[in-house]
Amino acid sequence: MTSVIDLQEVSWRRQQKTILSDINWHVEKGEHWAVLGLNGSGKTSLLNIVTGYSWPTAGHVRVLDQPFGKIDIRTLRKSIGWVSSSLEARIKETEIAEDIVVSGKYASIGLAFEQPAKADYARASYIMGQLQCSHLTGRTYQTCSQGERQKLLIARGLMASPDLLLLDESTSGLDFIAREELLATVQELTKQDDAPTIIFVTHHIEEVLPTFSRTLLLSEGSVFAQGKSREILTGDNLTRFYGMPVNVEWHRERPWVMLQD
Ligand SMILES: Nc1ncnc2c1ncn2[C@@H]1O[C@H](COP(=O)(O)OP(=O)(O)OP(=O)(O)O)[C@@H](O)[C@H]1O
Repeated sequence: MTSVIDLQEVSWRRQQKTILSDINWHVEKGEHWAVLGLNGSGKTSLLNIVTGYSWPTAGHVRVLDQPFGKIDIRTLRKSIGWVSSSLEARIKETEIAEDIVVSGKYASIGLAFEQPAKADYARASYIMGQLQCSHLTGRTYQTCSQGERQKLLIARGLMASPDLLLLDESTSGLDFIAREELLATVQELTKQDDAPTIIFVTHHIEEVLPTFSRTLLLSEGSVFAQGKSREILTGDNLTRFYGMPVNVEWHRERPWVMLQD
């Protein structure tokens, strides 16, 4: 499998409104992408198409080399981890950290109907170690900070060894230090041999980590630009993208955007 996501001329309409328009997007194995766009530009709608929760009005979708329309999407979803604010909201406050991680094996919320084995907890413990959140073992969700919760949810997303991991605004609500810690964890994660392809959705240019060699800029439901992050995230491109004069400076291999004087 070399093609992870392949969207061809995908459009999605709802209530007489075109929300995604003519999207062509190809993600290869070994690439990690950042997806950037303003509020309402269609980022979450795009992820809904990739996970088969929304069906395109036009166009063709293949994910992990599986053509939609000819496959069982529920089976495919077992190979996709998805961390989003809607998942976060569904986790019970009383849930224990390692149970949250283990539940990722079943794509369930809670473990009321599941019977995890010792090996599942061993794997959860290993992943929590990878994400530097082993110290949360035994803690309830309600006692975890926002940054710790995000790490647990990413660990949960990794539990089923997905080929594709979608991180939708994982840094929202984090302070400067917690955000940098989480970003460092994501950067490290992509260095692992068995790392899934990561699609990292964000509003913030400076979160385009060195590992995100490719970037997709979405604007009003259309692809504004896509390709190598270094070529896409230029002052000229972003000035047109935001409709506001900005400069971009690369620092520690990350782009930082500033308003022009
Ligand atoms: N099911 C739906 N029916 C009607 N409109 C929808 C539906 N889902 C999304 N939209 C609209 O599509 C547009 C794109 O929404 P989407 O949530 O994909 O944007 P986004 O880029 O993820 O936004 P944000 O950054 O604010 O989370 C918005 O105008 C939204 O109101």
